[in-house]
Amino acid sequence: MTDAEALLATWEQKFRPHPDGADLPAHHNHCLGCGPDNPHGHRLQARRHGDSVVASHSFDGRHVGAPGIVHGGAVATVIDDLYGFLLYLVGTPAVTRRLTVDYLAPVLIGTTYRLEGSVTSREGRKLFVAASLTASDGRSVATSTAVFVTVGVDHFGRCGAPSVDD
Ligand SMILES: CCCCCCCCCCCC(=O)SCCNC(=O)CCNC(=O)[C@H](O)C(C)(C)COP(=O)(O)OP(=O)(O)OC[C@H]1O[C@@H](n2cnc3c(N)ncnc32)[C@H](O)[C@@H]1OP(=O)(O)O
Repeated sequence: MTDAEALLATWEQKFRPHPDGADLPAHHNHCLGCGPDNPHGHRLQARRHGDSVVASHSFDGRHVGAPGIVHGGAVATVIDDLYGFLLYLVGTPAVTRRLTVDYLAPVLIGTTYRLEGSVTSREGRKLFVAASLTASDGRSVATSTAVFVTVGVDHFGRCGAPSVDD
């Protein structure tokens, strides 16, 4: 089995039922959003919360844009990755076709936020999803919607990808 085939096999195993409250597995160890072995990554950890996924997350100095404020692209990365965890609950791989983020207030370095994402509707191959980033006082600092399009696991194999170890 090639490295790519081994990685795709681990992904297939992740699309199984996860109990409510369960921590969800990283997409792979080097994923920019959640991989524990990516030195540039966000190491997002998400869990199932009913039909949603939730995470508690803080950004660090690697993610700064304007002084003290998290770069908008970093916020979008983490939200996009949160949606990637939602796919485990949906039970099918999919890829981001469209991602929007409304930045409602500065996201601050070193501050913990709550992320929550859920599927709002499904039409054929399209998954319409939404997410929010909320401060500890309940203020919403960013909201997002996205369209994911379901693909077979072979999509990732065709992309040639995984030059990673799992
Ligand atoms: C294994 C575990 C991994 C799990 C994932 C783990 C990693 C998670 C990480 C976060 C997620 C990512 O970063 S994912 C990586 C970034 N994204 C990508 O690389 C995607 C690049 N784009 C593509 O590969 C392609 O465009 C696809 C596969 C998305 C779609 O191509 P296609 O298969 O030719 O499909 P296409 O006909 O164009 O569109 C499909 C349907 O969507 C509709 N559609 C298209 N665009 C839109 C849109 N903006 N808004 C509404 N609807 C739209 C079309 O009208 C059509 O509807 P209808 O006519 O069928 O009704």
